[in-house]
Amino acid sequence: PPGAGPAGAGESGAAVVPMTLAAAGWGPSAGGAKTGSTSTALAYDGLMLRHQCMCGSNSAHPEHGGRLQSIWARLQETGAVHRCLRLRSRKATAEELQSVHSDVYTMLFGTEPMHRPKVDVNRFAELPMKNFVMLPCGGIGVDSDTTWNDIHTPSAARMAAGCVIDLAFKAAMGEIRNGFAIVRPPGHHAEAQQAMGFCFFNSVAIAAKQLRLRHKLERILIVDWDVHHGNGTQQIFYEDPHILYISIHRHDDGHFFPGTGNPLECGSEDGIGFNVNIAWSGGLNPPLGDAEYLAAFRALVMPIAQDFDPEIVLVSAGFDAATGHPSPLGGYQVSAACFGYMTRQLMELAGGKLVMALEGGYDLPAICDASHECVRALLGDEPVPIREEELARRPCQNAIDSLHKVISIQQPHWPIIKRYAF
Ligand SMILES: CN1CCC(CNC(=O)c2cccc(-c3noc(C(F)(F)F)n3)c2)(c2nc(-c3ccccc3)cs2)CC1
Ligand SMILES: [Zn+2]
Ligand SMILES: [Zn+2]
Repeated sequence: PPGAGPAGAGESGAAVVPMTLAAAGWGPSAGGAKTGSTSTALAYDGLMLRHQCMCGSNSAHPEHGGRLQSIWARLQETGAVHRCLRLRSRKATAEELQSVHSDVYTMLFGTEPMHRPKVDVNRFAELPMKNFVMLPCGGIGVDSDTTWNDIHTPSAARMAAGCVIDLAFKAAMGEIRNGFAIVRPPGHHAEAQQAMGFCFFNSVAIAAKQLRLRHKLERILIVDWDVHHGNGTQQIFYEDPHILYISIHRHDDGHFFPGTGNPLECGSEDGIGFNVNIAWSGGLNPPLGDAEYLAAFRALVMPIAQDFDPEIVLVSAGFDAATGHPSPLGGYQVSAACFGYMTRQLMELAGGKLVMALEGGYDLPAICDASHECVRALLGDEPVPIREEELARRPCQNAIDSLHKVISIQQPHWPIIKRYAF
């Protein structure tokens, strides 16, 4: 009827319809959750399940969509999904991807065949990678692990990056308190111009770079507890003092994939001291567990992080250091409770602005337990206690030696850290 105007229209007729959660970019399940800066948001999209080898076999390729489906199902059946906001997911734009990766690389891995613009092929010569390889399974890939699906991989990889970017933006803006991105393919091995280790676009690095460019943040902390070193993330920010990269990873003096991540790698140029590699060595005698990761957090991660005083914390949350990952993949025995504890520790930084992104991990019960404990921590739930014997256990000698080595290397850059009398 005339004059009705939009609901709640003031005399000026301007719509003062309260911003609905939907209009603000939130999905349907947001209604049941707290809103704004007290809420935890989850990012997940079925599009990321379609990235799979043309051979269609999950047994040959452990980095499969079932990883995400299992985690999502666990978060649903535990009720966690309904206590969180659901981010409306979107693919990263070419411009966002190109803030980290080169334009040719972005075109190669970020466009479906139909939309691939004609680019003169000899520009691809710039890329270190010459071509795709035929895999024994009949599929193709960048290497024997990093399988490529010409139709589905570009959109899955762009969706993963888009999810992490938007959670990071909303946390930086205070629209959410924290978030967890249940994403694949993983990203932390992807370098500016090199896909590898199941990774194409470095989602966490792109989100950090976008926070710098679009939100002018000055100090961003990236903590990477995936059992593998994030060679890509390190390379991308190696000269950048605004992004502190702290990685805890199995290194074994370079004999564990990807081989980078030596504690002597501290950054370069203005970035010296803003790259911290907590590199475990000594193989699996004994396998490392909660006691070692708690010691690393107490002696190095938290003192350095507090001194850096980040405005936001991003976590490359791989769970392949968890129990259930045999040696070639991980070989360690970190518990789900310990991942929850490390999450709570990082929540004490940056006013609680914390965004986590799934990287590695493939034992389904293990990554479901760990993801659930991390989301419970983000929601402020009571922690599941770490086992008494782990809390009481002195870290193994190999780990003590590794920590002492990192402390002596990083001490000049971070005087706050001191040699613990282990
Ligand atoms: C068939 N064969 C079976 C053994 C194999 C061993 N993998 C590795 O040694 C390996 C090598 C390079 C990178 C990674 C890796 N793990 O997590 C990540 C990630 F990027 F953080 F996600 N990268 C792992 C497995 N890979 C996984 C795997 C699962 C999930 C994500 C990535 C790898 C399980 S077993 C390689 C494939
Ligand atoms: Zn295959
Ligand atoms: Zn890994």
